[in-house]
Amino acid sequence: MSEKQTLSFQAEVAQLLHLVTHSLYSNKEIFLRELISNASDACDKLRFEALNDNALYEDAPNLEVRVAFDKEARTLTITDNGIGLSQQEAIDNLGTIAKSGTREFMGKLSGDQKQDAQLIGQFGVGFYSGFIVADRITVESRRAGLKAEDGVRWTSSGAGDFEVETITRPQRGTSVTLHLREDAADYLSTWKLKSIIGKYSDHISLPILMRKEEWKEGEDNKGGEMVLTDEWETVNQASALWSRPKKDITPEQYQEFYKQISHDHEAPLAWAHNRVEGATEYVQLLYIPSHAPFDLWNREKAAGVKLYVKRVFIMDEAEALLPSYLRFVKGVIDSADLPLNVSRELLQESRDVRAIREGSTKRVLGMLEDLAKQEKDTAAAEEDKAKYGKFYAEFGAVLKEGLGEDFANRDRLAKLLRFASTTSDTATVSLEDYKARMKDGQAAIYYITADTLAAAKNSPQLEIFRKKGIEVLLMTDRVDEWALNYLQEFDGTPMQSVAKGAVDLGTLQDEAEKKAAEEAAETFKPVLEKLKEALKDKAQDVRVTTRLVDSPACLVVTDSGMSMQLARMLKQAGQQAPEVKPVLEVNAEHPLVKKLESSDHFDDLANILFDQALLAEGGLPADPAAYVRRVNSLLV
Ligand SMILES: Nc1ncnc2c1ncn2[C@@H]1O[C@H](COP(=O)(O)OP(=O)(O)OP(=O)(O)O)[C@@H](O)[C@H]1O
Repeated sequence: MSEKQTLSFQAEVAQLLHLVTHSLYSNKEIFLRELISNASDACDKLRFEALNDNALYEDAPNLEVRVAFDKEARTLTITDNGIGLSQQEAIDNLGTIAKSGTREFMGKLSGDQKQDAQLIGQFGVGFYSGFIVADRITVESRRAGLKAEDGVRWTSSGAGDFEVETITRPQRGTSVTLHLREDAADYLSTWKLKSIIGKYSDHISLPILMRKEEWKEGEDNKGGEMVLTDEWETVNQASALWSRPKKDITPEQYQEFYKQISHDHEAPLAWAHNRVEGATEYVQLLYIPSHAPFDLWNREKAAGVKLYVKRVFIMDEAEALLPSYLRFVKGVIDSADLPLNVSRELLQESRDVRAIREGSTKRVLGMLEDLAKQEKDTAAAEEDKAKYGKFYAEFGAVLKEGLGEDFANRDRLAKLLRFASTTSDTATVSLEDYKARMKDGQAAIYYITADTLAAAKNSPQLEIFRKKGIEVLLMTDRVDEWALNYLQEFDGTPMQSVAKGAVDLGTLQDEAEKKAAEEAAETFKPVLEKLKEALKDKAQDVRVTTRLVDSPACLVVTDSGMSMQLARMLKQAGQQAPEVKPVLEVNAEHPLVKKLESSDHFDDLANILFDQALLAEGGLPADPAAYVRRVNSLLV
């Protein structure tokens, strides 16, 4: 390519550009953070590629970023000597949105959301943020390893298209020149740029250089001014934040670093920074975000932890470093032991990685336990007390996946769980709280699963528990059913679904009640037999129960059976679910049930009883039309 070519942006880029320039206007200065971050990434990439090919360093082994401006021309230039771009890479990377997640996300945003700077910020608007302050951007670059004549110039005014042409560029790396808009001229100031770099880019591990300024007296006693010299000075700390001693890092710096790596505008709820020594040595800096990203439920989604080896960036999204149920954690792990050329496949098998994973998991659980402790600490500030609740509302359901995924930490995880219950509509009841409130003689932790809180609360199965004042946990997360399979007991007390098996309230039921129930069952026997016969295709069994107070009937499954709720969920998800034949339990004291014996419509009533029990727990009759017909035949 020698001719100038004009190419169009991918449609999504044009869209993103529009969003960026219209939504991020209130926080313009972030463009510098984004461009410096790209420059630093480009240097990381060079260092990484050079591990296998030292010649890529050419004659410039010291990686750095330079920020310079020209007041007259009203330009600001960010230069790095990193990996650079080939012509094709410039076309591909600066004309499209490479990250498929971002592209997909953009498509999903509604009109209103598109104005939401926070949402957009999650994606790191990256290079295109330059257009917040510039009406034209020129990128000149040469990829490491290519000849000087194979440089590229890319220019665009951020409208529909961009131009590319071949240039000769002796020095490796990339210069991004922003032709600033008139109203962005205040960025042409050493002081201003230094303060932005200090705020956002201090921790970048490369030196960021700017030309030194000097005071120059004015001639003929006219006022003097600061003028630029030819000498360059480093204006950031230039050491990776996590490699500094904890005591030298302020909370603001930790928070700023978090925002940088997570693209999150909100401060994190907590963080932990540790140097782990021993058989495996590493530094961990892990954060718990205060809100969930839009794609939290995608288990394939990128993990949030970056891997470094001895301060050299190795990879983003190293999923081997934390179990999947902690995929919301963001941060950095810097290992002293792993080889620099470690691959994703190798990570899976490495003993060091296993140690890091175990250590980091423990650390995250520790952070969560601390937050949970604060919740109950009367001396804690209101804001701190609220943190665990905030965490749980965002990530509680993901944490539950850990019950099935991380057996070694199951007990610690179980203590971190919170549920709604018959005493609390919000998920604030811990299993420990529940146990502390158990009635004398109560032998199990009772729970019910349902699609919604209302369905759970109004379930007929709860009637006897309500009457006896026994608390029942109400579970409405989709993951509950699955997770509960892995939590058979808590601290020695079995977990018991109130929709499974016969209720045995043990010593909570007095002798008179038990006796009355047995007698009722005896006199009711002939009706039971008829019911079993009438419902033999639907119900595995029919029996008299004491768990109902106001309702005529309910459905339960046997102790070992799959719950109806789980079977429904599997079906909805298009998976094969075994046919669950429930047990119909009837309340022999209920007028409708009493009426059965003498009714001419026994068969209809029996079926209605069954279908209504199904409806009451959020299911649907297998043949809804038949149900309607039966009810109507009784109504007329
Ligand atoms: N200074 C640079 N040197 C080399 N390549 C660059 C440079 N700046 C940008 N690029 C290339 O352009 C691509 C797009 O950059 P952009 O900032 O839009 O997204 P990103 O850096 O991939 O994402 P994010 O900003 O969210 O980390 C980068 O992935 C990189 O390949």
